[in-house]
Amino acid sequence: MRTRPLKVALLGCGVVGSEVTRIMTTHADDLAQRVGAPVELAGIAVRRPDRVRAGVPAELITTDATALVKRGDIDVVVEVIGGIEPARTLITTAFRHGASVVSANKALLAQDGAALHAAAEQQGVDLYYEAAVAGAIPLIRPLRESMAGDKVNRVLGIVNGTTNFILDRMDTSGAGYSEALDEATALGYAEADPTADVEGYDAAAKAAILAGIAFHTRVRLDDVYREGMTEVTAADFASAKKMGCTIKLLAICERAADGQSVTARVHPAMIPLSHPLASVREAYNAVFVEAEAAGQLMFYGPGAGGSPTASAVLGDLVAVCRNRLAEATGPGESAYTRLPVSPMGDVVTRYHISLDVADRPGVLAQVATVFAEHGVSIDTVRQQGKDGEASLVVVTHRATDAALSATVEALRRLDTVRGVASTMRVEGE
Ligand SMILES: NC(=O)c1ccc[n+]([C@@H]2O[C@H](COP(=O)([O-])OP(=O)(O)OC[C@H]3O[C@@H](n4cnc5c(N)ncnc54)[C@H](O)[C@@H]3O)[C@@H](O)[C@H]2O)c1
Ligand SMILES: N[C@@H](CCO)C(=O)O
Ligand code: NA
Repeated sequence: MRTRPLKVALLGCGVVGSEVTRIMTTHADDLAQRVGAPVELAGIAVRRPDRVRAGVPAELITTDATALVKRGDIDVVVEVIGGIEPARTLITTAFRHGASVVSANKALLAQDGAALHAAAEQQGVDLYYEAAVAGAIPLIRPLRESMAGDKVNRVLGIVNGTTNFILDRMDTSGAGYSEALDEATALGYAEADPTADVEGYDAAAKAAILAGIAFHTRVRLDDVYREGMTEVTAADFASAKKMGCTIKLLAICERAADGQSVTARVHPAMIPLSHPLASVREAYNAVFVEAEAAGQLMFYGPGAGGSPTASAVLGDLVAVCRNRLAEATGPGESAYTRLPVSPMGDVVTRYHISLDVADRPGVLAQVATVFAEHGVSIDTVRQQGKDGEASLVVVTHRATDAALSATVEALRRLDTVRGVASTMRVEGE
């Protein structure tokens, strides 16, 4: 074993960074054996140096992250600050000074992944980010490496722990949205600004990263259709239950049937209770990958939290350290297919539509005509009357999202439709 250590600079010592420090310190001997050289924590950049951090060596703490990444003797920079700046500049500065980078920063990777990969390649260093998608679950590396010989057609799953935690609490214990969000934040699952979680930006960033790797193309955050889960109500859960379903925030990346384009989207959806994703509880994540030769694979595990995320960071750290000892780099960006990303309107899905209508003869026929005029076929209709008013729940067969949303707009314009109480896509059948 080499005696000269590989030096690691840690940027950020919050929920994830403090766990990275703990594991690096307590497992130092094992890490050295696995890498083939000691792995030394050479500096930790923080914003608040006075904060008490149990088990973190005080002499390593600095507030000057820029000076740390410019030292020149750093082999690997671990970026767990989050956000776009200063993380992006620190990472590119680290590359310029010869360091490889391990990051958990999905927001940055989804926005600037291509440029960061190019910068790493130019300097002959690594950029690894297993922790950025689905926490502890190995997903980036399996897609990039284990499945490099197959053709992935679909990636579908739950990739945000915070929202899954909230939806699970709302479904199983009838908890309120804010109460469940506070709990998820206290457990270290939520982003610094939880809007990123509940409005679907975090899941959309992960979808962009997954789609890019799965389909060997470039997909940016802006290419991903996004709806958050803030408007999911107890009434939606009640409606889902009547259909034998629950509600999950899903990320879905698909290659079009003709293979000429891809789509990526994040939105709440009803899924049957019999589907494996329905039983994904708390902050767990689960992702299905469908590939031509392999068939369907399912990846499941803790999707958020300090310790699970640190596990993925440490896995990358060991891989990158091994590469440095071998004077090699791992696989970089693969975007040779250059497939266009189609708009949401082209996606084929099903809708669950809940309408408040007048309870009088001919209303059902009028509603059915609107569906027919848009070429949307109805699967089931359920009507419940109350004092001259009725609630009508329609579940469609598969149609394009453009046709389905045009149907909803036309329904809104009917005099006999008092309102569209909710619209939700149905997936997983
Ligand atoms: N918490 C999770 O479950 C989880 C899971 C996967 C990925 N991530 C990602 O990991 C990263 C970190 O997340 P976290 O939950 O640890 O966040 P956090 O807010 O707990 O930690 C970030 C830390 O970085 C520090 N910081 C900010 N600017 C700094 C600067 N310029 N120099 C030094 N330190 C600075 C902050 O003070 C804070 O302590 C984010 O990119 C997040 O998206 C988090
Ligand atoms: N805030 C993210 C952290 C893991 O990426 C989540 O809840 O999934
Ligand atoms: Na992961």
